Amino acid sequence: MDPGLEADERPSRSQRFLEFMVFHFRWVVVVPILLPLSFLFNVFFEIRNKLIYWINSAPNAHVRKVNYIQEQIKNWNADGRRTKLVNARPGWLTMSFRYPLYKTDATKIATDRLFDILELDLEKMTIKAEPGVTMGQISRYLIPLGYTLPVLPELDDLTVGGLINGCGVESGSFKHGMFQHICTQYEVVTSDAELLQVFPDPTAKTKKSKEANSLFWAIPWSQGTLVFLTAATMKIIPCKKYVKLQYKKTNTLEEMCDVLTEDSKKNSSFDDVDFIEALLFTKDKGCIMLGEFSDGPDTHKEVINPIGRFYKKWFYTHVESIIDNKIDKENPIAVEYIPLRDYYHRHSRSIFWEIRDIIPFGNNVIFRYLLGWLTPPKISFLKATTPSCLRSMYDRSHVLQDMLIPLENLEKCVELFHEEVEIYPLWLCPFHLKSQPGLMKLRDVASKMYVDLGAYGVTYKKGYHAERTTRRLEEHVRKVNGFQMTYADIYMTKEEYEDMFDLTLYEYKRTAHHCNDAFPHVYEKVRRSARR
Ligand SMILES: Cc1cc2nc3c(=O)[nH]c(=O)nc-3n(C[C@H](O)[C@H](O)[C@H](O)COP(=O)(O)OP(=O)(O)OC[C@H]3O[C@@H](n4cnc5c(N)ncnc54)[C@H](O)[C@@H]3O)c2cc1C
Ligand SMILES: NC(=O)C1=CN([C@@H]2O[C@H](COP(=O)(O)OP(=O)(O)OC[C@H]3O[C@@H](n4cnc5c(N)ncnc54)[C@H](OP(=O)(O)O)[C@@H]3O)[C@@H](O)[C@H]2O)C=CC1
Ligand SMILES: CC(C)=CCC[C@@H](C)[C@H]1CC[C@H]2C3=C(CC[C@]12C)[C@@]1(C)CC[C@H](O)C[C@@H]1CC3
Repeated sequence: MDPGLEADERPSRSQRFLEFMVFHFRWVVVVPILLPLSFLFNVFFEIRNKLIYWINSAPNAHVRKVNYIQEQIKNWNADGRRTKLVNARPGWLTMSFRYPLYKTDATKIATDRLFDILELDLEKMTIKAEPGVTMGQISRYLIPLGYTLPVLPELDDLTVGGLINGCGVESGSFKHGMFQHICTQYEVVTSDAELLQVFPDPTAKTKKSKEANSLFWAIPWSQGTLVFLTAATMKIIPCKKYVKLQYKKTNTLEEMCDVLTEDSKKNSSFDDVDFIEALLFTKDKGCIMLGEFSDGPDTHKEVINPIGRFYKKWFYTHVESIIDNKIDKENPIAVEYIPLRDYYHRHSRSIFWEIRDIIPFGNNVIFRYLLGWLTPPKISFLKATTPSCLRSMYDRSHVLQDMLIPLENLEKCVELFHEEVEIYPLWLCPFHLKSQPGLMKLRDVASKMYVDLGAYGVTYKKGYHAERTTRRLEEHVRKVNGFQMTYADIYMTKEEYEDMFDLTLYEYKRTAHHCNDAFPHVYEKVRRSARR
């Protein structure tokens, strides 16, 4: 075990025993305590949201809440700008394994009170929401009305603010880009307590409107180090009740890369494809899923599969059983109709595949029928209750990385992940990347098809070392002009980070909006040592 570690890094025998017990028997706490708590929390929050919607208090409360944020920042200015500003959202609530250390001595600004949907504009086809609004809230609100976000990341608890100031991707991204690309306007408060509406306006003439224009491009990926986001306006599109999902098996890595590349070209509105993702179950065995909005089956022979129901199998295991049992030479493609909301949140119930380590018997049919309705445990509750011995085990052998690389480099990158971590399933999510100003600016082309390669889980690979291995992966990603998702552990030096991300506009905006003494630098927020 732990062959990649130096002798002084290796845990003692008793520590190892403790870790083993906690890792394998964590369900003793999760099932009787965290599951009911998560369920009650979700019910409470759903009722609260319905009340707010009925009495329509959100838009009025929004003005009050933003005034309070401006007040806080004015006081901080009057006090001589002595500390750095961060969002008040506590570390245990955020969708990453780490707790931010940079918040300890910082002034916390109350953006965490902003969690309501503000306005649906069916003429402009936009929705305006506060940054704390989650993907679960948006899908529950929009889908019954016949609309959806073009990019709606899968995990229920991801927030609008986190997906903009961090980044977001999902299976609609091959057509619509990342979460930032569906945004049309940001409402922000600067470190001078000024409230600004920023949007891309090609006709901008005055210095002020030009400034606001370029701030729009600088915000994505900036991790809340330029301004505080207080609302965002996003595009919406009409949707249908179901997704018609086609499953295609691939038998070699080369076939996966070729077919995925071919399928990802179907991103024009003339093609009947709205979603693409793929899973690799081994280096060679994979499944590509193509989804299309649909009103439902045309014939009685076709299957409706409400995969979100509590008694259903975890989605990734369902996919594997389809390619193992339903696909052969005569039937190369399997088709199912999945209710739209079930499709969007298909990886929520199994937290991608992380739940298999937490409730090992959670996919058993008896458990699903008896207690499945209480699942999944809330990710933030799991995070807050991770015991320290388990944390150190996760620090040593749990991989949580999303590497965004040009699709043409996928084969090489999968081979590298196989050599270095060998975790399966691997998540493959193609996304269309336009070159726009900002941190993710492309250096060589106007647009390109990228793919998010996600590895989540415990690795048993010989020689794995969290820092050294991640640095090797990062180096490869930089070499192919890729990007590393910033919720993950980043071991790059500042120079390497600046090589991966284009900081020209970011630094310009930091100076223009007096951020240097107000917010930490983005690198100071994302580097591994800034997080516990
Ligand atoms: C040294 C420096 C000084 C600067 N000085 C100022 C300044 O004085 N005032 C100021 O306001 N800003 C300033 N900026 C910021 C500058 O305005 C932004 O970088 C600008 O938004 C990007 O324009 P670009 O010509 O570099 O476009 P590129 O970065 O080359 O744009 C790439 C692609 O993005 C797309 N794109 C770019 N802009 C838009 C848009 N508005 N709408 C839609 N698509 C778009 C286009 O498709 C384009 O092909 C400065 C930046 C730097 C680095
Ligand atoms: N499918 C996907 O794309 C998935 C994406 N993720 C990742 O998870 C993260 C989102 O998780 P979530 O818990 O929602 O967000 P977080 O609370 O983790 O926030 C992410 C970053 O955004 C900043 N931020 C959040 N709200 C605001 C705001 N109102 N104004 C300014 N800055 C803000 C935070 O600043 P501060 O540090 O001050 O709190 C933080 O640096 C993203 O980084 C995303 O990449 C995770 C899983 C899936
Ligand atoms: C689809 C993309 C781009 C990313 C998916 C990332 C998620 C799989 C992870 C984001 C936060 C992670 C956490 C855990 C599992 C994996 C994530 C959901 C834990 C639940 C694992 C168990 C620990 O005790 C707590 C973790 C909290 C964060």
